[in-house]
Amino acid sequence: MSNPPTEPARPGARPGRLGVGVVGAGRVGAVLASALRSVGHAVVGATAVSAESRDRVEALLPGVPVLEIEEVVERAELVLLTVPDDVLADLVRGLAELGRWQPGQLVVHTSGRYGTEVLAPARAAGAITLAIHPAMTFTGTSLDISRLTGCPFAVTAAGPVLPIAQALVVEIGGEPVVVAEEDRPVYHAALAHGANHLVTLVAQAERALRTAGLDEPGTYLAPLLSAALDGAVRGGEQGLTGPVVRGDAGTVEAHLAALGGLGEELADVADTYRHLARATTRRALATGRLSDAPAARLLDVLADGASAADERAGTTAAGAAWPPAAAGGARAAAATTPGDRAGRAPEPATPLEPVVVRTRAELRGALAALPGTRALVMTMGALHEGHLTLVREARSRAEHVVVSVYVNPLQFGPGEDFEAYPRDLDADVALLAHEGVDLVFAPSDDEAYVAEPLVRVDPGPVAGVLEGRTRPGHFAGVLQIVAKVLNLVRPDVAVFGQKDAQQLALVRTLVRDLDLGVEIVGVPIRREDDGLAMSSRNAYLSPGERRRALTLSRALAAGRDAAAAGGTAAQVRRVSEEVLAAADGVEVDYLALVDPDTFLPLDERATGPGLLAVAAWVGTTRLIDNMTVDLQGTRP
Ligand SMILES: Nc1ncnc2c1ncn2[C@@H]1O[C@H](COP(=O)(O)OP(=O)(O)OP(=O)(O)O)[C@@H](O)[C@H]1O
Ligand SMILES: CC(C)(CO)[C@@H](O)C(=O)[O-]
Ligand code: BAL
Repeated sequence: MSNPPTEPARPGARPGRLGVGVVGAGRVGAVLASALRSVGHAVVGATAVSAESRDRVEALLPGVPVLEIEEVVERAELVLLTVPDDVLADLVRGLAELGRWQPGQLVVHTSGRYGTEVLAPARAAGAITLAIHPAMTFTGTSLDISRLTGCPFAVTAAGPVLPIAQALVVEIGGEPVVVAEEDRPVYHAALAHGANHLVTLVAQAERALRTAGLDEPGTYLAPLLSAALDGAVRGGEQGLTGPVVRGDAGTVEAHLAALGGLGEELADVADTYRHLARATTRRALATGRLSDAPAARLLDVLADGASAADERAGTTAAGAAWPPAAAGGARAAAATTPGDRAGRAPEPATPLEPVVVRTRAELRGALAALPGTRALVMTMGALHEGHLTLVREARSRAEHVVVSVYVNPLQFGPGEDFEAYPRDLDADVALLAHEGVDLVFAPSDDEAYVAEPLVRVDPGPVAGVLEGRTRPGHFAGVLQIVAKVLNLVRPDVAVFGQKDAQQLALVRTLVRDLDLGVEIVGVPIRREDDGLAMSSRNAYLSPGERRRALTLSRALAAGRDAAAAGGTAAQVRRVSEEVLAAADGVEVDYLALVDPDTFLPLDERATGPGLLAVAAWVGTTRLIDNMTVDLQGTRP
């Protein structure tokens, strides 16, 4: 092993630079050390047992001496332990027994599985112990350096030294995320399950495609898998498509038969398919994408001898008990109503697909087959739980539910996201099928549906403030289409979300001023668990932006709390503004405290209900949110 002298300090390096020693110059070690070096730290030595590791040191850490472990540890102010998980504990203990750890030395490992307890022997000798784990896969080449920019790193360390771990990650361009010591095993298992098992899954799909005669299965699969991955990461399970979520047990059965016939060599594919389809069914059931009867049929098809009884008897890992408490509930009852749905024969066990119509003529025909009261929900598609809450409200108020899905060009201004707005009618219809929706009106783009109307709705002064100020013409476009769809569908009730509070107020005014004879019902904002208002546009957010987007609801909640504590209108506004101002990467369009009916600003002496509304860009995505506040006017 060569043993050249320690790397000399490079001119221009920052005063706070550290001497970094790398124990285990595998892919991760070499790349992280190279990144630390590029921000001014000195790499004082690396261990490299295999020829590949030595080559890597030469390529990524030129000039860095390859040394024995003990010497690396002796020279380094920061020891980077990038060894396999299974040897980490013994290595740290062994070096402690040899008395190699030094007080004040930074000892950092990059294992996902462990927090800092595995470094306890080093800590006992006075070292500062940190665990950082990049959620990234590395090739061990210089290409990896750019992957560190924006890469999330799990950091675990005792409170007082946590900032050191965070600072190290930030220095090399990563985004630190604190993970508690006890959460590390699950954290790491989740990453391995997602990233590593995905590789196995893709390889299985490729092997099966080859037997179907596709010579380049990877190329064939790539666009579909990229789209599915993107949808899953951005939209979660709501983006699920395919036979399971459609309740198509016949297709799943045919798949199992086809894969089962591929022979011994591909037996693992059929086996994995069965397991994952079962898990998918249970998740679709738990998240309301699938109702009980089709789920039962799927699980029957998917049960192999041994697990059939478990499937029916047990509580699943997803927490969905089988049979579900709601078995035979409202949806099943609706599905068995004789003469239900546009004259179709009842199909007791299948989720009833809504009738989808694309033209005004088809709509008229389908409505004629729906006698009784009807409720309308207007949407622009890319449906989420917020929309489904509206649909459920609609169902509770009328015998039939009609949902419109249309990305209305009249309400988008130049430079807005009309083109980019997410569109997936199949997925929307699949969701609506599970909500008992009768009819979906999705005007096709080629029907000259809204083009150049000569008579236009004038929304009046409320359309000139807040949303209307930033989006001139927006509310004229909204009311034009709302009036048109109300006239076409002629519902008894139309349901709108409070998320678009100004829109809801204007729709009420439209209906009142033009005597449209429909009851307008508002539904409270549906939020994610962390408070973010659900919106189709949330799908545009990167993980970092998704975190920053929380600032909106936090700012509103702070204002609401200030009002509840007796704050004046000005105090409420100030508290919210402070939360917004403290956030990076959130560009506020407006924050306003207004009268919920007139949308005029509230003056200082106002008491009673107010609407605190915000709009902001997070990256390039414009989000809106609002909360009602109750001004007590008790605090001077
Ligand atoms: N989180 C939510 N809670 C309650 N209602 C909602 C929510 N999100 C949307 N709605 C309502 O659903 C209806 C259709 O809205 P739209 O299709 O524009 O959805 P969106 O998610 O608000 O999309 P966007 O990203 O365009 O704001 C509107 O009445 C809207 O107020
Ligand atoms: C009401 C609406 C469907 C009109 O296009 C739209 O503004 C929306 O989705 O809120
Ligand atoms: N949810 C309102 C529709 C729009 O932003 O255009």
